[in-house]
Amino acid sequence: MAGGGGGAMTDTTTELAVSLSGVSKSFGEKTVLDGVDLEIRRGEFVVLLGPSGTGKTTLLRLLLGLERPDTGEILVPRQRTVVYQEPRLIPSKRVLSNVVIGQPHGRQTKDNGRRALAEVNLADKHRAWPATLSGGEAQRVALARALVREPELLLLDEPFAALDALTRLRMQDLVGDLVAHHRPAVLLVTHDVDEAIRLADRVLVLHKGRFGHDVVVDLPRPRDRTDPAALDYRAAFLAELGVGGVPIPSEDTHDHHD
Ligand SMILES: Nc1ncnc2c1ncn2[C@@H]1O[C@H](COP(=O)(O)OP(=O)(O)OP(=O)(O)O)[C@@H](O)[C@H]1O
Repeated sequence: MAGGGGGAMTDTTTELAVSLSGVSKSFGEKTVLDGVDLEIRRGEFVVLLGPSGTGKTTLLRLLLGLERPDTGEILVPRQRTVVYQEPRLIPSKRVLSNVVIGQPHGRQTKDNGRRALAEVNLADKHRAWPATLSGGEAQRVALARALVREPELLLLDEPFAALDALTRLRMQDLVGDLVAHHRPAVLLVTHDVDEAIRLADRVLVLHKGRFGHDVVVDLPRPRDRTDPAALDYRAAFLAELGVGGVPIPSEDTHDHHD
């Protein structure tokens, strides 16, 4: 574990993959995170929603150990990995080499890499060059590269944002399936409310350096995008993000429109 303040884990927290307490981070005069607390359990899928510039990426960078908090304590597992909006593949390496980059050389590693590629439905692309892949395929390679490390914590920084709408939906479904199978703790950063409802066990909204509502998405899995119950969550999250100006028609107002 990487610790911000050296606190030890106790028996009551062994289920926790991530624990942040009282974490603050400022850049110059600007306070980006203001005493944030966050816990993510093993196997839990947490989505972080928030307007642009509210500190979502800063939070991920703290969890990755790329930034240090000004105050507070951060406990994260050593096995953690991130998928970004861009796949960040090395163009001069074939797909399989990209997947297993940084791993010890050998047959076991190659087998693991091929298995991870099969899991993202790219078994036949192991010898392909990154330049020959579609955007969705390249992002699936990035996902395989993350999964092959069997992370206890998977950080997803708007991983579908650059994809076309249909590919994005397919990728969401794939990530949902893979996470259900591997059960890492997940923190997904997104602006996409529907994506949050599709994938999250719990949604946090970051606003002015603090989390607003901590909403458990209590819908059956696999999630049905057309489930009317999802609309209530949609309205709530959009309102929280300040773009929920359109009320959902209720049963009694319906007749007036007929
Ligand atoms: N290294 C840095 N130095 C100075 N300011 C920074 C630094 N990193 C982030 N900031 C500032 O902190 C604030 C939060 O940035 P951050 O990238 O975490 O937001 P975000 O929620 O991820 O935004 P977006 O959704 O647009 O990616 C911004 O005002 C940004 O300019």
